[in-house]
Amino acid sequence: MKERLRIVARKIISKGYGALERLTLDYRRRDGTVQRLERELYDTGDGAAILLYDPARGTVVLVRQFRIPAYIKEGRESLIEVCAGRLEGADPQTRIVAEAEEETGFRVRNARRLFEGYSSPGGFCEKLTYFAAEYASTDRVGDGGGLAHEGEDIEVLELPLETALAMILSGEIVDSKTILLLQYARLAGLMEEKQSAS
Ligand SMILES: Nc1nc2c(ncn2[C@@H]2O[C@H](COP(=O)(O)OP(=O)(O)O[C@H]3O[C@H](CO)[C@@H](O)[C@H](O)[C@@H]3O)[C@@H](O)[C@H]2O)c(=O)[nH]1
Ligand SMILES: [Mg+2]
Repeated sequence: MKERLRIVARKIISKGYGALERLTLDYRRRDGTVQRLERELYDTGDGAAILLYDPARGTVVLVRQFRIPAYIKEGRESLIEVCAGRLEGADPQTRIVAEAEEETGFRVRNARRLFEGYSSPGGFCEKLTYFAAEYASTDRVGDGGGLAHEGEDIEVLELPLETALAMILSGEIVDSKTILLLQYARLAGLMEEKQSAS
C-alpha cells in the first residue's frame, strides 16, 4: 500500500443532531506494515468562539448555561463559557457576530480572527475558529440569553479577567475553549493594549 491511509468502509450508525460514523481503514505504520483499524467519528459541524473583553475595565463577558455532559458526568448544573456557536452553514466571522448578540446582548463591531483548533481530534470532527473583540458597556443592545425555542437559557456574566483566570485554577471554569481564550488574553496582553497605546 503506497498511501498512508485507505478507507475500506464507512457506515453511518446514527444520525440525529450529529452524525456518528464507523470507519474501517488500512493504516500504513511508520515501519511500513499495514494495520486495519476501526474508528468512530462524531460530526456535529464546525463552530466559532469569541472572547469579548474591555481593556478599559479589565473585564470579559462569559455565559453560563446548562450542558448535559457536565451534568451527567459530575452533576454540574451549569458551565461557564465564552460565547460560542455552531456555524450552521455560515462563515465563522458572520456567525460569531450574530451569536455574540444572541447570547450576550452585545453588538460586536470588530471581531478579530485569532486561530483555529480541533476541539477533540480523537473522534470528534469539530473545528473551532477563535475570535476576540473589544466591547464597552455602551455596546449592549439587548439582554442576550440565547434562543428559547432552541432550549437555550443563557446567563450573561461580566467578570474581571483576573477573576476568570482564578476560576480556572479553582475548577469553576472547566470548558477548554474558554480556558484557551482566557489564557490567550493574558499571554497576548489584551488588557494592556489601551494603557500602552495612550
Ligand atoms: N435538538 C437538539 N438540540 C441541541 C442538541 N444539542 C444542543 N442543542 C441545542 O442547540 C443549541 C446550539 O447552540 P449554539 O450556540 O449554536 O451551539 P453551542 O451548543 O453553544 O455550541 C458551541 O459550544 C460547543 C461546546 O464547546 C461547541 O461544541 C460548538 O461547536 C459551539 O462552539 C444549543 O444551545 C442547544 O440548545 C441536541 O442534541 N439536539
Ligand atoms: Mg452557544
